[in-house]
Amino acid sequence: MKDLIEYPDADMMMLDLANTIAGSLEMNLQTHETASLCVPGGTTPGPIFDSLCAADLDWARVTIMLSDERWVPESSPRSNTALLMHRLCVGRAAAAKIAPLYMQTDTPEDALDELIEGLKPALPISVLLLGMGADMHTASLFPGADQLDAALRDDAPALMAMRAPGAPEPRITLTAPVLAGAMETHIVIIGDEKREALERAKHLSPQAAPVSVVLPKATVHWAP
Ligand SMILES: O=C(O)[C@H](O)[C@@H](O)[C@H](O)[C@H](O)COP(=O)(O)O
Repeated sequence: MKDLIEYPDADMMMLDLANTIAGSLEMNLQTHETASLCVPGGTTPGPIFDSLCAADLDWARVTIMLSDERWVPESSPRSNTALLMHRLCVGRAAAAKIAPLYMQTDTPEDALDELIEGLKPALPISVLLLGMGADMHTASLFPGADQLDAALRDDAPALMAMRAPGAPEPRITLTAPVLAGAMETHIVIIGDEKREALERAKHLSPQAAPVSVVLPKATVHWAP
């Protein structure tokens, strides 16, 4: 990995990371007309979003997208889109464009083509924030997932549907080439279990530890 930053506590990490991301977006907007920000769902990033949404940026030039989504409607407590809309795309950040990762179709496969078209103008990702599971998955690239091998290929489409034993519903996920192609990558993890998983991931194949595809370029942010 590029760097590992250890924080004394999670609150401090979330604030600091929100500032880092806002600073990177600002830098990008100084030299480019537009910038893109990709963020994870799950239980970790909410407090980062709470600070980041207030950043003084020209948000109208920023496109925000998720790294992955569970195939559930926005009314579900498991919807990452709902988390994004309620915690990040509010306040100043409400002016940002959104490249959606969900449509109301029965399966993610039915929506793939249209969602990929919507993402393309925002690629490559300017600033990528990812979470990680203790099983070393990131985005919805889970060890043992049905389409993992295809999603790890250099020529994978930007988005793929994914079903995995560790995931209760079908998922849609950015694939390895899109994640690895981001201009700047941050991974946020809390606790000893994930820290140990991260250390293991360094020595494992992407099939066993999918997070390893982004590790070489990633700054990892860790708090106990
Ligand atoms: O939709 C998701 O679940 C995520 O995008 C996923 O990749 C997440 O980042 C990790 O599973 C960590 O999740 P926690 O932050 O909840 O531990």
